[in-house]
Amino acid sequence: MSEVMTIGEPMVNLIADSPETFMEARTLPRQMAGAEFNVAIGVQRQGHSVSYVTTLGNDWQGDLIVDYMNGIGFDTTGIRRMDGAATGYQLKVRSSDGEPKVIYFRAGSAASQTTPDIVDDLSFDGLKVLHVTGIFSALTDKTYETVERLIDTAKQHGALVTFDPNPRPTLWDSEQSMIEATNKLAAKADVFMPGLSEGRLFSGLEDPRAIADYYMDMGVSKVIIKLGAEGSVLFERDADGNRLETVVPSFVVEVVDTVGAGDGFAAGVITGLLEGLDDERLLERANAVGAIQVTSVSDSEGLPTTQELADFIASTPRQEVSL
Ligand SMILES: Nc1ncnc2c1ncn2[C@@H]1O[C@H](COP(=O)(O)OP(=O)(O)OP(=O)(O)O)[C@@H](O)[C@H]1O
Ligand SMILES: O=C(O)C(=O)C[C@H](O)[C@H](O)CO
Repeated sequence: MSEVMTIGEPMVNLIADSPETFMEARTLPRQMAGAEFNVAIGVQRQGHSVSYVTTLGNDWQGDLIVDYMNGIGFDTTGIRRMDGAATGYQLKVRSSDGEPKVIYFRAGSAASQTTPDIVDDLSFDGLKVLHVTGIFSALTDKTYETVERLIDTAKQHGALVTFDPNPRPTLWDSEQSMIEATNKLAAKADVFMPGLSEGRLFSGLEDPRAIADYYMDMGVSKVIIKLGAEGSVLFERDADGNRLETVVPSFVVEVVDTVGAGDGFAAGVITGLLEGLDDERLLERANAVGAIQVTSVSDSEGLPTTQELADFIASTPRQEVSL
């Protein structure tokens, strides 16, 4: 079976062909989106097998997504199809500041109607890493329960759990419920990887070291904090309980579109864990995939193969980073 499993809401992504406004755009080339989908692509490009779990509508978007995933070799046996609900999609328009505008069409989508019993049909044999995010968990109470059941089951089968909070405040009832629910999932994860501002929001603490302690006290083994263009830092504890930290700079690149940097980063962390990289190399790889991701307008098409990643790491200058 696959080394990595994830659950999410994959969407068709229509990207306006002209910068700045949907009004100017004459055509909207079709791609795929979805944070967990981007991570899955990044993992697969590094030569690791992926199982993708979700619910899709019986519509052309669902067919397109399943065909695409089958075509690139994902295990799609964990995908359910349903009548009466559509597969979500999104519109995206570029912006000169690198922060594109995205409009979602996903309310009541098939993915949002996933129920926890989807977990009972899955095979966990040989699974090494389960990757989950705060996006799929935010869709409904049922998707939240599904993520909880998936985490518990994957852990019972000896898999590591990586968790990217990916806050989407509009998908939650309130900021407080987002914070509480996200922290409850974080406590179940082995690896928690917020951006610094996300870590501050979820813990209520300012200092990266205090944020790391907050989550390690809950039982998280590795807290990896993303520092944007500067790079990232990994915290863990030694056998005596002392906090260890590894800070690694990212790479100097030209930013085209910042969306999906965190997803590329997560793919780097997951594949680094699978390959037993030490903390320094793990963050170097994660930073590299995140940096490559911001140079592409697509949410996933720019993600590197093993060779592209090695060439990038060998030839790209580093940023300055400090904590
Ligand atoms: N402009 C950049 N230059 C170099 N590396 C970058 C840049 N932006 C991001 N990265 C790399 O990607 C990682 C993740 O980016 P970021 O901190 O923006 O994540 P995020 O907040 O989860 O993003 P998002 O949720 O938008 O995907 C960073 O820690 C860094 O290693
Ligand atoms: O918000 C979502 O559900 C997405 O997954 C859409 C984007 O592809 C994602 O935000 C990239 O991180």
